[in-house]
Amino acid sequence: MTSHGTRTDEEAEDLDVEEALALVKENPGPSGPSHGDHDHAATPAPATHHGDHSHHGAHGAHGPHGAPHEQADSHHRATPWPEARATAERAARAAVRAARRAPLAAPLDAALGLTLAAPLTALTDLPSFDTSAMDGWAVAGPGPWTVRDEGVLAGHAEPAPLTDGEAARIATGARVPLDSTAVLRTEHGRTDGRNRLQATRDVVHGQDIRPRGQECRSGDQLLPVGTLVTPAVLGLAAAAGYDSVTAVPRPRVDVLVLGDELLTEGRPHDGLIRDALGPMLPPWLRALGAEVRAVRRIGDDAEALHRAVTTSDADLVITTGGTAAGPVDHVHPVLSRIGAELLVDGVKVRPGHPMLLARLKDDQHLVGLPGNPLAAVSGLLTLAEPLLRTLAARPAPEPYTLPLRDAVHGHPYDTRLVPVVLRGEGAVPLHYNGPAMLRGIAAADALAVVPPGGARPGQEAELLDLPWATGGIGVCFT
Ligand SMILES: Nc1nc2c(c(=O)[nH]1)N[C@H]1C(S)=C(S)[C@@H](COP(=O)(O)OP(=O)(O)OC[C@H]3O[C@@H](n4cnc5c(N)ncnc54)[C@H](O)[C@@H]3O)O[C@H]1N2
Ligand code: MOO
Repeated sequence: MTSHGTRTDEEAEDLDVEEALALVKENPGPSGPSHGDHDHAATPAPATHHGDHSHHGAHGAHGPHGAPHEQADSHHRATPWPEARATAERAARAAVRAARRAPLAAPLDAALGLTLAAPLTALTDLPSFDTSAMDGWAVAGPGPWTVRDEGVLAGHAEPAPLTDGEAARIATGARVPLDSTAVLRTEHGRTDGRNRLQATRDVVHGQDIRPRGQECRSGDQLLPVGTLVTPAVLGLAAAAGYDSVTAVPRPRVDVLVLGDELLTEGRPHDGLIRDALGPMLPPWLRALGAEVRAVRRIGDDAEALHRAVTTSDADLVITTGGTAAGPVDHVHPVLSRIGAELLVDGVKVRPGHPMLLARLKDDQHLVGLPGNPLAAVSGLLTLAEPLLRTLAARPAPEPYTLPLRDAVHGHPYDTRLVPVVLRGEGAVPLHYNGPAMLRGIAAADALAVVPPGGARPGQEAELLDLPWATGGIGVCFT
């Protein structure tokens, strides 16, 4: 939860999404202190290289497909990793300006994970009546008191006022009778057989009465625009009288899964493999704030891809596979056919360097994730996360670093994202981190950002939390 300053009711009244975005704390920059520290580039790559299979195509120079000069060109075009994230965020800001999607009234049971587009202003005093904080007796004046026959329960009819010297049994949360001077807890009073109540310790005026308006007055601002709706926010909104909250709409995402080799059930056979991305991406995207509308399997069919992209009205189209230069890699040709503008065409990151970001329309983008599953995760966190976060007006996570327990082999020029588990005060790199592997990430708490040249044991690395490992809203997978 982040506070983003306060606004008055009048200012908030016709607040649109763009303004909501402007109030969300500026991203301090996707790279943390450890990234872009050029000293790292000069660090010799540590010798240990457990289970690291990321050298597949690592230098981008002479792959099995494509002429060497094409590969050299594509490496030249590749965007540095921090810049790619910043470009994705900028693209989303421009899309928000272009689309001006109206804030929505989200019922409380559908609002988790959204961002407030209007301040949460109390619709009532809280508490809305003088309330007993304890089970015991409401008393008037100094004791001893005569206990009246009728007690007061929470949610029941308004009790008659007390007269001086009178007491009434009262339950926690019940309305305190008018002219009560205190509530005496059950354990601090004694009654005799004739309904006479005696305090067993001093009674302070007003004790254990929660006066009306103690927490807020009707009209007070409880939370500013830009606040992430957490379970606690839902509770507060309900307490303050809301049935729905005014929120930034979720960005809509269509997922297009490419590849003729993909099976949707059973074991891999005859050169066919299971689609790992169809099941993985939708819940992950939802954790990033998106509404996933369609997951479509397109095969390696350029026409079908063209049709799916041009008929989508999602804010973001995500494709998987087909980003490289192979004979059935249709993403680039389709983008150029429809005149899309490539904002990012390759990123200096391993795995995932063929990832791309294109502008389809002023308010519609496409993120092309590479087909290798860990490369797809890399693209998801590099391009889709900043884009969706900005469209959803969520605050950027605070960058943080931890020391790496072990050395991590580096790429000579590119950033590496390496699955790690967080143990004590440090991050332990996991071994199964090859681009086609999910074994490491499935056991991981975070991805470590390893600068070009690698990292020594004990070296601080920026960490990207995974939604299920953070204590944040991501765990809710709304
Ligand atoms: N000549 C070159 N070839 C390749 C390069 C290169 O630079 N030059 N880069 C390699 C890298 S790195 C990656 S990553 C991949 C990216 O490939 P694509 O995005 O075109 O993806 P595909 O070729 O369609 O698939 C790659 C790989 O991933 C498997 N795959 C695809 N979709 C899924 C899915 N939904 N679930 C599980 N696995 C999937 C697919 O079967 C392939 O094995 O290109 C390299 N080639
Ligand atoms: O190294 Mo690729 O970008 O397999 O991910």
